[in-house]
Amino acid sequence: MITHIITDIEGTTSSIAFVHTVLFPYARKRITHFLKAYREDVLVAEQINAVKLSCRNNEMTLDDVIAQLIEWIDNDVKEPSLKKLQGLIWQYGYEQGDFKGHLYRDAYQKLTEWNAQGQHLFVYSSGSVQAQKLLFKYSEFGDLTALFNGYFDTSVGHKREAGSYQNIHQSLACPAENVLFLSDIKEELDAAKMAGFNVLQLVRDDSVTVGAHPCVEDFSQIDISRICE
Ligand SMILES: CSCCC(=O)C(=O)COP(=O)(O)O
Ligand SMILES: [Mg+2]
Repeated sequence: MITHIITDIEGTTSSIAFVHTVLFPYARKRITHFLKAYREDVLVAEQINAVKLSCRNNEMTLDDVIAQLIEWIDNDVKEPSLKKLQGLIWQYGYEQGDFKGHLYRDAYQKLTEWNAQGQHLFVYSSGSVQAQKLLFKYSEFGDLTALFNGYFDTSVGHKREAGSYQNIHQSLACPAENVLFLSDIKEELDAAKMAGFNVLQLVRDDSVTVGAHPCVEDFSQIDISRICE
């Protein structure tokens, strides 16, 4: 019986286009000014140091760090320091009303239904926990943060590694067989399956590489009473 549901964001609850044509360019356009203006801020300074650490180069200037971050943005590298900085920049955008968090209606409706049924709902995304909370707080359907019991980002590990799902499992008080993980990426589902979770692939369009797991076109097709190990 499924009691805990963990969902990915990009390509699962929300469109890939929103992340790649709204969020990423918004942060890319502002990251240089943001780092120059806030380099002394504790949170920002921590991420600047994390970039240097990741590049194993303590001699990097601020311009070097910015160039590295822009390269990571352009290549969609899921580097935790970049993800934290993007979240800080997006906060401004959401608060100013420059954009709202995109969510498919079917995802909104099913997450609301599962919450009302007492399911424990979680998010696992490469975006920072702060960025995840912002997307759901400022969603097109209003503030949805109350739907979720918790959020996981790459501080538990990368999404294509089974160990990350084992780490998540340790913080959930339930057997792995009671957990369902939803994602559009087959490698993430492979990893979650190895950790003992049930998995379902969201195949919303032709761009998705279909794996060997059960799949649905959208959340309206998910019937958790029919999912069992
Ligand atoms: C938290 S919204 C921004 C998502 C993001 O930055 C990203 O890299 C997408 O990662 P996901 O694991 O949701 O595919
Ligand atoms: Mg995804």
